Amino acid sequence: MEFVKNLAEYQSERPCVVTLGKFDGVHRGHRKLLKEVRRIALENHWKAGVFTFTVSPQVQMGRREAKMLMTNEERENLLRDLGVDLLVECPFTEEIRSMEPDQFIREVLLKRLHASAVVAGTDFRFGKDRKGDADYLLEAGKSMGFHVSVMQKEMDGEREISSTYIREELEKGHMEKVQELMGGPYFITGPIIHGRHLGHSLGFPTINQRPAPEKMLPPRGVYFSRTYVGGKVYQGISSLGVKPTVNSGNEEGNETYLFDCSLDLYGQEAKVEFLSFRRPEEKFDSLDALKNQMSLDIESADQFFSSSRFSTSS
Ligand SMILES: Cc1cc2nc3c(=O)[nH]c(=O)nc-3n(C[C@H](O)[C@H](O)[C@H](O)COP(=O)(O)O)c2cc1C
Ligand SMILES: Nc1ncnc2c1ncn2[C@@H]1O[C@H](COP(=O)(O)OP(=O)(O)O)[C@@H](O)[C@H]1O
Repeated sequence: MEFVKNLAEYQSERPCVVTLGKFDGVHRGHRKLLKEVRRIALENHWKAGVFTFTVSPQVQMGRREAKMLMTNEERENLLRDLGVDLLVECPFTEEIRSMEPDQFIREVLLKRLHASAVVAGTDFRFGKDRKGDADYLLEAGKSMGFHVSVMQKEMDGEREISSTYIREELEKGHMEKVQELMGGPYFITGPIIHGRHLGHSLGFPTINQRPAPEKMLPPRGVYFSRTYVGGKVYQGISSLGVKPTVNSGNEEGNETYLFDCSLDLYGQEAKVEFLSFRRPEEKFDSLDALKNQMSLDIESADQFFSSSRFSTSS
């Protein structure tokens, strides 16, 4: 995948079909657009392109809390996995913000990206003051000679699938619902760091990670999880929070006890998927009480994995 950050110095040699947006969460609605992009790209031997911004425009303009469903890097990796050939990640600068729709089409889509086709949702907006919309794009496509596909929003019953909807479910810890809406489990990524080395003495060593500050997290608590590390996948159980039993600080981290693993994993990158919420984080009176509860948690995880559709995936 080509990854372009500086649009001013880029000009695509080959034609591309491009979809535009924030793509936070790369959810089922986004995936529908990406599928259409891939279809058109394959049919015409064009590049499958995505044009996005480095941070959410709303966040940068202070309209929404600055937490993302995916970091820019996680989004990049997922788009690569989904078959995108060209990713343009553009800082949301004054120059881009103030472009008239017509100028954006000519300067960005046609000149820089060599767009022969554009795929957008029905509510797509672009250009200065969000003046450009799907109809504008269709008209421009006719007069300037590029194809435009306008896609209906992907629905969950009566409600449109959106990053906002997913954020609402994530805040409630409804991980199964989040997974259904996203088209894959909610996850965090990051290197494995050192903790206080209490895990081994408790009998449950855990890999520790510190999620990116901009990453939105589900409620503090214990989750049945699946972890990808060192080319392997493990079932396990994660504890997301501040560890009030052993810590007085407020720094949020994630700890995962991996089933059937006894490797030294420090320094490696891990991806942890939160599959299902088990219970909220608690402050115990003693390490023994914590240890007893951890044993019960692990028993319930065994049941979860043997009785659920996750049983065969490790
Ligand atoms: C399944 C599981 C459940 C946990 N539940 C809690 C909890 O409710 N409260 C808490 O303070 N810590 C909880 N922890 C975190 C432990 O305190 C932590 O793993 C242990 O202290 C080891 O810390 P270390 O990695 O810094 O050595 C849990 C950990 C696991 C693996
Ligand atoms: N089953 C396992 N699950 C998680 N980590 C394991 C496991 N077996 C060995 N480890 C290793 O042990 C380390 C965690 O040990 P622990 O005593 O909890 O120390 P820390 O406080 O640094 O997490 C992990 O980083 C990993 O390298």
